[in-house]
Amino acid sequence: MTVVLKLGGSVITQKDEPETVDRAALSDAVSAIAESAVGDDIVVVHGGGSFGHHHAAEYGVSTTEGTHDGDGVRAIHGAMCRLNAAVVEALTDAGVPAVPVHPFSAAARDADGGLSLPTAQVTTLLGEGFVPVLHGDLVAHAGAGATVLSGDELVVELAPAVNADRVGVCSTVSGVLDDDGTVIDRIETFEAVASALGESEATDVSGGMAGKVRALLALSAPALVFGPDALPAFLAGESPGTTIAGGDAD
Ligand SMILES: Nc1ncnc2c1ncn2[C@@H]1O[C@H](COP(=O)(O)OP(=O)(O)OP(=O)(O)O)[C@@H](O)[C@H]1O
Ligand SMILES: C=C(C)CCOP(=O)(O)O
Repeated sequence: MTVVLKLGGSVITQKDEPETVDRAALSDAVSAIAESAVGDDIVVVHGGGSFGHHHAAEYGVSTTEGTHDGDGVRAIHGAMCRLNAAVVEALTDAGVPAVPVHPFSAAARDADGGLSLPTAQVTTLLGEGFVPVLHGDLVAHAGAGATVLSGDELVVELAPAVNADRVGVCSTVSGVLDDDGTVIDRIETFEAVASALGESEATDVSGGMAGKVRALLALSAPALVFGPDALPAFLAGESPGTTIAGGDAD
């Protein structure tokens, strides 16, 4: 069984404190991964939290607004590499054979925003017993310089590439919430939930929950959105939180 898991940046960092890892939350997430029966058949993606989003907001960069400022590119990508190093180190310390994979070095968007992301390095690393750890990043964007590539977009690209059986997105909320704050069990179309979906409460240049749901609906396999407490259950094969099923699959 192959799993693609995104750890939300808002989970593993203190999102309102620039470049601050939430050590307790990262340690809990890492323990859940290290102790699960999934073993090394997992690709981990993490988001930006207070590493990527603050710098991206400072330079006015989002998934659609690009920059040609080299200082901005180095600041945003550099911060994401520092967070990635912290995640890889925590996983390594817990006995997980984690290795870093940096999307900025490999991916590109065309002038229409179409993403091309090579994945042979990820599938090969996985086959060789490593746990690839990717992260939200910047991406070269024809006509726009460099734009933000969200971890959610990476999940959508990676899941079919590695033939994922299960796709999980661990965020700070226990699922996608309806207008009354109740976790929605299943989402099949964006329109059905659009009114309840907002941006992130913290600085976030990739669209918060609305961006996440829109991205995950593009997957043919169902994806689960759940909170940190439910990570062990997800890794044990349960289906906590909200199931986002935009494709043909159940
Ligand atoms: N209807 C909704 N249901 C759940 N969360 C919502 C909803 N509308 C807005 N949100 C916000 O979306 C946030 C989740 O999106 P966010 O992009 O911050 O998560 P993340 O992926 O964990 O972090 P990051 O983008 O840094 O990786 C929630 O913390 C909440 O503030
Ligand atoms: C802000 C940057 C650079 C990464 C965004 O990734 P996300 O937190 O998964 O949306």
